Amino acid sequence: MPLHVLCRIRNIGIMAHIDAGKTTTTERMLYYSGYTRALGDVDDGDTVTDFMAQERERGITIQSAAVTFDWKGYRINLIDTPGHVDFTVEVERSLRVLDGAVAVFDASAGVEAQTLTVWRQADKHHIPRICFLNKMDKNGASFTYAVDSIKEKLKTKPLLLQLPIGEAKTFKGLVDIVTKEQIIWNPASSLDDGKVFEQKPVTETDDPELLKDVRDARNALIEQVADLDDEFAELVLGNFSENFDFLPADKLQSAVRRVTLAQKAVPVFCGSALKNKGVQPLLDAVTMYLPAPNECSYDFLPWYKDDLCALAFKVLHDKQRGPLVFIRIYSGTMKPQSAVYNINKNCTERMSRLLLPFADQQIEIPSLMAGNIALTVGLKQSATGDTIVSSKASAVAAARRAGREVGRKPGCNSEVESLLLAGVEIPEPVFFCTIELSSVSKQPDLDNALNCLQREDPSLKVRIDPDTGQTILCGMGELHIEIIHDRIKREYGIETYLGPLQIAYRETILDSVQATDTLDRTIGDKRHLVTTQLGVRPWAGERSSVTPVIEYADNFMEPLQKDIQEAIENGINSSYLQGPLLGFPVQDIAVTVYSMTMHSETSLTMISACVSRCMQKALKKASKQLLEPLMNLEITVSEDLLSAVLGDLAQRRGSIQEIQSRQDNKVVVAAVPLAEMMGYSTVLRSLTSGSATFTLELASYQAMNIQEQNALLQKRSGLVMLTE
Ligand SMILES: Nc1nc2c(ncn2[C@@H]2O[C@H](COP(=O)(O)OP(=O)(O)OP(=O)(O)O)[C@@H](O)[C@H]2O)c(=O)[nH]1
Repeated sequence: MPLHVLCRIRNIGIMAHIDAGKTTTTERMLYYSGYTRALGDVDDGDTVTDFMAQERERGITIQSAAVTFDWKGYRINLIDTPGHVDFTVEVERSLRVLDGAVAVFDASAGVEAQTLTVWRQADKHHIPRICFLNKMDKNGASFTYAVDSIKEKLKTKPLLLQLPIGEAKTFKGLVDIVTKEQIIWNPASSLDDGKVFEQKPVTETDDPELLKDVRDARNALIEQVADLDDEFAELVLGNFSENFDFLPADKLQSAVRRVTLAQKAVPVFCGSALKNKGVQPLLDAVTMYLPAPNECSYDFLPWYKDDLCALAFKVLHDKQRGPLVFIRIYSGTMKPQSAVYNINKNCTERMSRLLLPFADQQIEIPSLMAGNIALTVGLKQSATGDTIVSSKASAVAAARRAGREVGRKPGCNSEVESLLLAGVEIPEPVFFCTIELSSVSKQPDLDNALNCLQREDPSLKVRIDPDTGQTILCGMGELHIEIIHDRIKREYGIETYLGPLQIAYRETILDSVQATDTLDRTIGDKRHLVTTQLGVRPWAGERSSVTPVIEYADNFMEPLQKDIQEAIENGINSSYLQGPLLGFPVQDIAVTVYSMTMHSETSLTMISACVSRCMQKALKKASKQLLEPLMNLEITVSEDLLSAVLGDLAQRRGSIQEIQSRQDNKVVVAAVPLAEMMGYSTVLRSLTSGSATFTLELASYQAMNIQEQNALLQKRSGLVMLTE
């Protein structure tokens, strides 16, 4: 793609605490750029980006939607990010595909908890940011307070590029510190949609006081930027040390851009999206200070040269067109009516159409080049997080280049695969519950709905309880499962009931045992007779795994026919999913199949059934152990609140691994059983007045001690008795 075009693309996200106004801000952006003709209002539930029914009703953004629009010759691809901690995967997923972000704040509240979490995630992904202090019209709005809170809580250097004119009820416009121009929105405009505003230099005669404030702010800004950028410091000291007034605006803008891209500071802007003030200058700031795709570096780009490499970052289901897959193209060109290769699924798929998601319309396009975001129609296998390339050969070539590349850096070999796939790491779901239908006849519809939902959201897993045949939903948290439940009803029209939310435990065995089983059944005129002997033992391999290691005794049924081997392994695989203690999957076991004799008419299904029964017998005989999910917990907290947080962790069977210092904050790295973390966000919020944030991810499964195990078994058997 020609560089001059690439330079004019901005892939940006809007991130914020719930209710800070990111949806309203997005709507205004679409309106001013001409993509919507009416102003959407979150409170009336008619916005473009919050399109899922629950979002409209609850007024929160759940799924990130991508929207494309043009602003003054720039193509802006805007990815909305959700604000709830249960949707961290959504946030991480969108952070991967964007190059810069706008953090939206409520100017009366300053930095709030969720902004902290997303801010830290953006730090992790090295995403340059600008800040927008929204709601300047609101009672209690304070520019100074919000800026101080950004400085203190986000430990960053805010660069004030604007000052508000008025605050709360008196808010009417702003001053651009760089150009020393004031922008006043015209209250006399008949429509009052904010399209009309007056822009003129601040002058001594008009407003000497304002001019003084602007000069002071500009001088402070210049000094601040000079401290962060040597090139600019040289320029300032060389030519303008006597009087900063003569320093050209474009020189200051370029320096602010450099420090923003280097993430040394964040420019701050202000306005009121709801009252239609400040959004156009914010759009200018997006194009001016946030990076173009060619200014971001990606490890994997050289591996693909100019071949196609794209990441599927979102899947939506459209009743007419089937799955719509949002993709970000990193290199090469994508064309409709072409075959593409999905590395994760190891399959070739045909894409029928390529669309740009312009506001609520999708526009068909003949091709799209690197740096862009688009919607594809026709990809039936691709799911969120998959890497898409032009062909298998291209993937192989890229892998070869990656091997060479990584080979040069010792110790990176094991990462080749994950880097090549460039996907989003999906944490293991740790919560589950049953989902039931009021009428069995709807089961195929429910299966279809769950299939679609899983492709959209890889953090949702669905399984069937082999005993009861019940469908089980596994997810990341309570809200996550609740939203899925809601969507099944609204989008697929299926009424379902959820069982109580439970933790996903695992089981294992502590000793080696053997078992023999015979199945003898006559169906019609066929006799199915099979006897098998197998042994199970604890597997102390490197990685804990729910897939058992399967071995065959020497001389076992030589030559072993492929279909029989498959039947045996199906039998084994179906049985370890349900452990003997509480029916949780069994992990870290090895199975040896010693012998099998059978009547010639025995079907493969019967072989599987016999092996499965024999496995269950063996597992029952062994000494058993329950394993519980152990979570990696990372809490970022200010030093003065550290002891309160540590005191609380001690009561949660938490083991502190490390306490790091990050700027003025402390980062506590600990391992805590999930069972102790229920409702932790509320506890942490009240312990630290909402100033601390945490992330939680599955570390491993660890053995429970005998008292805890017994307590759990008792509780569960109590439950069984109660429900029976
Ligand atoms: N006073 C005032 N209210 C605003 C402004 N912008 C948004 N709001 C209101 O704040 C509430 C939340 O706005 P949204 O745009 O839905 O905020 P959001 O950040 O998208 O919220 P989530 O999607 O829930 O994360 C709504 O009632 C808006 O009308 C503003 O500039 N001033």
